[in-house]
This record gives sequence, structure tokens and C-alpha cells, in this order.
Amino acid sequence: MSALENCWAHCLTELEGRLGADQFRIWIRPLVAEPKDDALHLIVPNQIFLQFIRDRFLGLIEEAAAGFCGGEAPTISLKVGSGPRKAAPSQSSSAVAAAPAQPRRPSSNPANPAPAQPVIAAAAANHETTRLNPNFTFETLVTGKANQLARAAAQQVAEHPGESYNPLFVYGGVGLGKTHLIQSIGNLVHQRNPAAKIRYIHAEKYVTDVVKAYQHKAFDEFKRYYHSLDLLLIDDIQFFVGKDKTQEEFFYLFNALVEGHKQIILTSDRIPREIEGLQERLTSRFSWGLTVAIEPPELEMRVAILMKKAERENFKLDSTVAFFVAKHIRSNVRELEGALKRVLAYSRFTNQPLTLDAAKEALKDILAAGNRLISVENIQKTVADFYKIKVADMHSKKRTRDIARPRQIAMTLTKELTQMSLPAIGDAFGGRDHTTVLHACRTIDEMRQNDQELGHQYSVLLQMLRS
Ligand SMILES: Nc1ncnc2c1ncn2[C@@H]1O[C@H](COP(=O)(O)OP(=O)(O)OP(=O)(O)O)[C@@H](O)[C@H]1O
Repeated sequence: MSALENCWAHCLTELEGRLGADQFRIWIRPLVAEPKDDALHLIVPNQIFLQFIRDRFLGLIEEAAAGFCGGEAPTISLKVGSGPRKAAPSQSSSAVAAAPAQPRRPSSNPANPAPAQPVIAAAAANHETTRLNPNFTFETLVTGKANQLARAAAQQVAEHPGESYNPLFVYGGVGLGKTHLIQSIGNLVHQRNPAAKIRYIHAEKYVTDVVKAYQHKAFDEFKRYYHSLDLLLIDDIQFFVGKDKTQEEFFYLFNALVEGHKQIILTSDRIPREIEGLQERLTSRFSWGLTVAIEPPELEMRVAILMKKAERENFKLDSTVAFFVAKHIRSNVRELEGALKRVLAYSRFTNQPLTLDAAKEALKDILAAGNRLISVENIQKTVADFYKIKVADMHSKKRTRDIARPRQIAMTLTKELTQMSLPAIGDAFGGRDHTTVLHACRTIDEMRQNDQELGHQYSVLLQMLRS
């Protein structure tokens, strides 16, 4: 190996560590390095890829190369080539591709079925057996800035249930991967300890169980069952609001499990203290462990998710197509998945390669009816990014101007761009009253006339959301 090849090999190791397996596989692995005249030429598959590598990763690559070569760091250039060549050990040493792929997961082909679903908890007679989704694992979860912390915390909890953060409280908007993340914990705990009694449940089901126990005077059995769990995962805990009996029962259950070092994991669309109507003793207990957010994914992560999902369908998605879809579908991962399914189906049914034109055709009605795509989540995310605040602040009670004003702008945009009623908008913004929404719309409309800067910002946002 020449010094430059050595340098590139070092960069690969360094970058894999820094970017994580998914980002590395998608962005760095396709690069082919050609050492030439004291420079390292990195060949990329297409122009969009080139721009992306230049904007996001070139600095990192240069840093890694400088770290290896010290003062003698080579010049690194990017150019579009005819696609990555395979690097075999016997190959001439003039081109070095990135590390080999991770082993592929079993195919989704029915002839090669997914591993058996872990059965959760030998449930007591009245508590039907539930199953975790075997596809919701840490391996299939793409990590990016939006969920980095949540994932790290989840991994820690899965490896040391009942010992590190209890409860783990995960919050974030619709379709952002809360269920996927917490079920990954369940699946890993089950894999490591098949005897562990695990129950994943939606909060509404817990409410129903309490009601049934109440009706059938079967609280002893109810308690015996729930109190015997090793790991309890409850999704969408905000459904407990207004259910006093449920909250009371859950309070006892919570105490018993935590005292017994049994792990509890909860999700919600907002942080505990902002769930109005939840008893104070629960709110404070929910904050005992660790509360982590999942934010909407940024472009880079959305592309990675699309690539990974397509790969699981044994489909090689061109990065130009992935960018196109990711740029247009921004609000949440569920919508992103829906768009991907659509383009894949289109390509299969029409027997056409999945080109950019094919993707445009497949998504044409979604794109044409742009307004239908503008969801309240999309607006909240766009406005929060624009003003550099958290999406969670759209739901929060904070009244400082730097948060309240963007929130009012987002409400006004929602009124203008969607068919939602004032009460529905109020609900989507942390359960506010419709008069608050009306006041926000009037304030912003007036300010747009009198405050040039705000008027401009509003038009930019409108344009961003409609494009
Ligand atoms: N980071 C990610 N990597 C891969 N897939 C993801 C990721 N985030 C979400 N998904 C996928 O998006 C879909 C929606 O995720 P999930 O159901 O976990 O969202 P949620 O936050 O629980 O939504 P809700 O609030 O509606 O319950 C799932 O199919 C999930 O696998």
C-alpha cells in the first residue's frame, strides 16, 4: 500500500467511528479513492452526491487525513466518476473503495422469513399476549442528530434495564420513531434474556385493562400481572389525561416496579410537565430518570432512512431519487416511508427503472396537491428550524417572545395552508384554546402589515412550505 492508500484506509476507520455505521455505509462507502500525483481523488457516483460530500463530509475527511499524515496532508479532490468499483485484495492498488458492507439482514422474501417474533410475557388470562414488532430494532433504526441522544439512552437502558435511567421518558411528534425506539429496547432485552417478562402496550390499552379490572373486580389479578413484569413499555402516556383511576393504579405500579429495579419506558408527544391533566405525583416521578426528545429528522437523515428502507426491500435506490423524495417529504418518517413505498411500487408495476422522472411521476399527485402535503407537523418543523427553536416549543407553555412569536406564526401558517379548524389547530399546538389561535392569527396578520422584517419572514416561510 502506498502512503496515500494507507492514509485513506485510516480515514475510513476514523470516519466510520465518527459518522456511525449507517451514514458511513451510505455516504462514504460508495467513494472510490484514487491516489494520483500526491493527491487523493475521491470518485463519487453523481453530481448531487458530490455536492453533498463537499458540503457535509469533506471537512471531516480532510481532518481525518491531516490527523494521519500530519503536516504532509494530501490534497483531496472530488470528481464524478462512472460509479464505484469493487476493491478486492488482489486488485491493483491504484483504487481503494471503502470498507465492505455490513452483513445483510435476512430478506423480506416469504421464502426466507424474518426471525420469529418474541412473545412478550406469559400474560395472565385477562391480559392478551402482545408482541413486539421484530423489525423495530436498533439495527434498523437510522441514527442522526434528531435521535442521537434518545438512541444512546435507549441502548444504555436495554443493556442495563432497571439500573441506569428509570423511567426512560421519550417524547416527540407523530411518526418520528418513538415506538420503533422503545420496541428496540424490548427486542434487545428479550434477545439477551428470553425469560424476561416484557410488556409493550399502548396507554389506551392500559386504560382499558384498568376499566376491565374495575368492572370484574379483578384488581388482584391485574396487579399480580403488571407488578410481575421486568420491563414495561407504555406508548403515548398522554392518553392517561383525565383518567383518574388509571393514574392512581399506574402510580402504585410505577412505585412497585421502580422499587423492584424493574424498568419502565414511556413515550408521549410532549415532556411530562406539559401534559396537562396528569397528576403532579406522576409528572414528578416521570422526571426521575431521563427524559429525551426525538426531533424530526434533518435532510441528511431522511435520505439515510430512505436508502436503508429501500435496501431492506432489496432495492438499490439512486441517491438523486432519495434526495428528491427526502426534500419533498419533510414532516415525519411515516410519511417518508409512504412516499418510498409509492415510488417502489410504481417502478415494480410499470417495470421501469427507478429514475428521477419515474419518482416524479409516482409522486405527482402528492406533489401537485402541494397543500395536502402541508401538515401541521411540517409547518411546526419548518418554523422551528427557521427560528432555531425546538419543535417541542410549539407545544410548550413557554411564553417568552422568542418562542411565543414563532409559535404564533406557525399557527397562522397552519390556518392559511391547511383546512384545519381553529380548535384543531389549538389541539395541535399543545392543547390551546381556539381563542388563542384566533388571537395569534390576528396579531400576526397585523404585524405583517406593520413590521417589514416579520412580513418578509412570513413570505419566506410560505414559500418554503409551498415549494
Ligand atoms: N430513525 C428511524 N430509522 C428508521 N425508521 C424509522 C426511524 N424513525 C421512524 N422510523 C419508521 O417510521 C415509522 C413510524 O415510526 P413510529 O411508529 O415509531 O413513530 P411514533 O413516533 O411512535 O409515532 P406515533 O406518535 O404516531 O405513535 C415506523 O415504520 C418506523 O420504523
